[in-house]
Amino acid sequence: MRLDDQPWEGKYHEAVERLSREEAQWRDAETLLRQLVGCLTRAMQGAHDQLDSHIERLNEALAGPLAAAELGGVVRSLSETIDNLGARPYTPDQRSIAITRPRTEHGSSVQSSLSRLVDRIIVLPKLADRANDLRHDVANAGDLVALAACGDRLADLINEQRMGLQREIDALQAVLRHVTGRLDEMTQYMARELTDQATGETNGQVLDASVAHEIRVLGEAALELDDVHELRERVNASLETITACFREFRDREGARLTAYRERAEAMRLRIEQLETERHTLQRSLEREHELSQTDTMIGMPNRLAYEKRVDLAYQSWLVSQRPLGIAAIDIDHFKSINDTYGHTAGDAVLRVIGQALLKHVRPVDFVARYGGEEFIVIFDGTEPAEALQVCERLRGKIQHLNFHAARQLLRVTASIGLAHFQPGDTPASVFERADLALYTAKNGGRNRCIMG
Ligand SMILES: Nc1nc2c(ncn2[C@@H]2O[C@H](COP(=O)(O)OP(=O)(O)OP(=O)(O)O)[C@@H](O)[C@H]2O)c(=O)[nH]1
Repeated sequence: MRLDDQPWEGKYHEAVERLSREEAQWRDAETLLRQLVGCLTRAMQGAHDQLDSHIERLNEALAGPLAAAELGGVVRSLSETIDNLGARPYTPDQRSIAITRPRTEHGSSVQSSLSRLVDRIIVLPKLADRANDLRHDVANAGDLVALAACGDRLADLINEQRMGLQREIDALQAVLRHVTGRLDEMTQYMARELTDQATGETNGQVLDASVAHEIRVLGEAALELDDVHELRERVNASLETITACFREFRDREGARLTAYRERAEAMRLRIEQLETERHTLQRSLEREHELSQTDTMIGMPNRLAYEKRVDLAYQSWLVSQRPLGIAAIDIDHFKSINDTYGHTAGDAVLRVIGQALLKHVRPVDFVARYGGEEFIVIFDGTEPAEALQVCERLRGKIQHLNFHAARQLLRVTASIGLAHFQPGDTPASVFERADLALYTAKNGGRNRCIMG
């Protein structure tokens, strides 16, 4: 469904839901980060006597709820100690070599966990460049000190993301309060108009009663009085009373009408203002919605967009049982492209491949960047054999793309795992099968498609 077609309240709720979902993802990321720091500290434990006490304090600080000020102090004193150790000349009996020597086994597992963590998180669009730089720096980190610094930056990024999300939630709540305030105003306006209408009716009734009274008095006088002059005076007096009643009624109604017009005009302006605000909010929600589901580096749908899309496809598959498949596409030996030609070249390769996939999938298929060097395609309504043919075609297109790096022609290949929904499946179970098929393709020599 296009965003335009949804009622405005629906968009608001969708935005709140999205924020809550992202907040939950960040909570997961925070948990992973805690585990990662635990990993890092285990790797560093025993590296140097001076470090052990700091590591202990860090672990204690991480065991409870995160207090940024306390944690900041611990991290600073740990960094200073590491800097001091790094500045000292190396002596063979110093165990500090464990910190600065080339990557240890622990180190590489920390690096790959950190790498996976950075790949998994979906950041707010404005933090995308920072996340990208961090991904590169994690991949290039040569030792545990550099990895620890990346861990610090990831923690900062997560904090900023959480604050950014909180800001968005606050802004949405402020809008909701504002709209509720306006609705209250309208309700009060309607109540006032109803009271006013009742006042108008009472005024009319008072006039009716006064006129009826005068006519009755006049009728009685006509029966009682024989003198024509006296009768004429009574008639004149009654007419004056009735005229005064009408004048009074007209004045009261005139004032009521003027006040009503002023209120109606003020309300019209309020409604106009509210409409303008609604438009502005709608545009910004639509933009946020689009950005939150776009991989800005490549300019294609991201994992969040995939998750929403596959969920919709899954819901309709449950009803229709039309064939539905998922293909996981992973670039082969991508790390060595980064290592040999640099991350900027790696980014360019990802962009070209992403664009090629967008260009060559059929209009009925949906393609997204799942994360890192992995893409994903949803085949909705396509039989497995036909989807496999499309995968083969995509694999061929990637293989024949020409890349030029360091004045050399570079060929890139990709492996693809395909799986279709079967009774009892969920998007997660099918993704798992596609991923398994992808690893079979990798183990089988890469540059191939395997059906899971
Ligand atoms: N340049 C660049 N590199 C990225 C990006 N995202 C992930 N990577 C890197 O992609 C690499 C993936 O490496 P691996 O998971 O070891 O996989 P591989 O080298 O492709 O090997 P196989 O998948 O087994 O063929 C890691 O070095 C990541 O840092 C990105 O946005 N830009």
